Amino acid sequence: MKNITFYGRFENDILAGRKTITLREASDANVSAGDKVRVSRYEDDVFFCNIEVIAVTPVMFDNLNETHAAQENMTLEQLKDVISEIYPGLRELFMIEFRLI
Ligand SMILES: CC(=O)Nc1cc[nH]c(=O)n1
Repeated sequence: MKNITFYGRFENDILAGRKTITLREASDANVSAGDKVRVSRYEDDVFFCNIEVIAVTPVMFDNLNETHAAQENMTLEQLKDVISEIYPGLRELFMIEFRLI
């Protein structure tokens, strides 16, 4: 099974179903619709759930909108700040939509 990591600060939102997408750079988006993926924390690699990928869609940073923000359980300003911090200067992102399994 493939693995993906999330920062620990996102764990509770994922487990509660409040965060249903993740925005990644291309090298971190090597999953496809239907993949079942093991999820662990980036900081310590502790497993915390499995997800199924619903879709993988390219999205430009400048086209991020309120829907993306809601799917990340953030405001749009928060989302842009978070993505800019994780991927400084990156314009082309990939949105991975997922559900808990
Ligand atoms: C570890 C890591 O890169 N985590 C990320 C990156 C972008 N979005 C996200 O939800 N988690």
